[in-house]
Amino acid sequence: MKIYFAASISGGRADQGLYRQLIDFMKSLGHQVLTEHIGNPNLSKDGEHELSATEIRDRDINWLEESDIVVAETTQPSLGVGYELAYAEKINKPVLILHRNHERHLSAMISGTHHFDNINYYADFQEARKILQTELKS
Ligand SMILES: O=c1[nH]c(=O)n([C@H]2C[C@H](O)[C@@H](COP(=O)(O)O)O2)cc1CO
Repeated sequence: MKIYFAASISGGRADQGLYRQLIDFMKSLGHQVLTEHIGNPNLSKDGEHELSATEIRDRDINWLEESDIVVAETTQPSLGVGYELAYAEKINKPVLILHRNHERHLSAMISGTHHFDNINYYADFQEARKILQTELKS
């Protein structure tokens, strides 16, 4: 499957290592991750410098539209991820959400949206791995 992985950039990069592990794991399952740059350790919260904001937004929306599913890690609050999730809802794109237990409350605008009916609370990478393995089977 083509996966649009969404996770924080300007919202903070504390989980960058985890993003990379999740991306690598999804690739090891045979999927294509369109947004691999999100796991890049050299990408700071200032975002990508080579592209204008409009170029980033338009590229990402094209990727989101061509993807089979959006996988979002939502623990670090991010305006961009919120925007991407709302866009996915509008175009009826399947969404899988990963959110770490107890660390931060998930916004009601996400947990209260019917379209987001696949929200997975997890403790650590090993648990997230099992969720992805089960959920990304087809
Ligand atoms: O440089 C970027 N490149 C990029 O692809 N994004 C997209 C992908 C992420 O899923 C999301 C992160 O949003 P934010 O930067 O508001 O945390 O936005 C966001 C930025 C910076 O805002």
